[in-house]
Amino acid sequence: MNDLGPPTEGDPLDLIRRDIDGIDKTLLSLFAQRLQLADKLATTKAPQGLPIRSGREVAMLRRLIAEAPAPLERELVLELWRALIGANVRRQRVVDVIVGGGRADPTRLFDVARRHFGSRTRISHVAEPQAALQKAAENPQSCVAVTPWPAAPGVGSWWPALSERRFHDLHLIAGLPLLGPATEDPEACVFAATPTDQAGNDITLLIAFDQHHRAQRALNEAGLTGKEVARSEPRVLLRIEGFVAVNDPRAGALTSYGVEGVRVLGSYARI
Ligand SMILES: O=C(O)C(=O)C[C@]1(C(=O)O)C=C[C@@H](O)C=C1
Repeated sequence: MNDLGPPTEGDPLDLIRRDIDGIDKTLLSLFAQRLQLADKLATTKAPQGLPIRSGREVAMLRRLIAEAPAPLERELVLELWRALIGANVRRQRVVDVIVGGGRADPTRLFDVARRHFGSRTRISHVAEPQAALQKAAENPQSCVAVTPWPAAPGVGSWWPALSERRFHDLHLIAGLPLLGPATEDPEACVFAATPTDQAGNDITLLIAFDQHHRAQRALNEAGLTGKEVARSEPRVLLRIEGFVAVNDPRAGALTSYGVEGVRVLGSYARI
């Protein structure tokens, strides 16, 4: 059968395509309605600051994946909604993404960022994670930084820079890719000058000065479940189960057990 000619009356191919056209029309109208809500969100949310709410994104994507009927696979749900979320964010505010580092495989890091932020987001690459963080710190309302996962092998020991004063307004807001087992480290971090919001089953990262190796005991004493994931004397990077807010008294309590300069970097959750 030649399916390239003009459609004929009752042609089964033509009937299927008409169904597709009808569905596309409905989708177009729904996509437009979803995007119109971005305008309402933009005026309801705080006027300053980034429109990204990673916790809300993760909670929503988890629900959508759980509810998706067959034959929709979770990867497709994620891909479609990342595009919708990206469009929604863009309508609220144009956000630039700066990918920094990824020595062993910078294209992989770029790819992870592209999949998350969508094909129309402006993404640039700088050689070092600190340079990406610097851009995000200098442009708190319009820039986010994507860095390699700090404890990953072969990425260089860049993470101690996170205890520097110039980065104190930046928070870890996501671990990428979103899809992945909670027990496995993500490949990349997203840092932004916006508070981390909770999604459920979150993981928090803390940085501290721990020259006497008291961190593990201090965590136990403060009632936090966690462990050391990287060390660059005297700094230590700690991974905590659950959400710990920047001003959580449990983080502050670590100082009374001999760990100094504790900073909650932020949290992430996976799908
Ligand atoms: O819920 C919001 O605050 C939105 O801006 C909407 C939306 C979405 O498209 O669903 C977009 C960006 C946020 O990161 C989270 C969700």
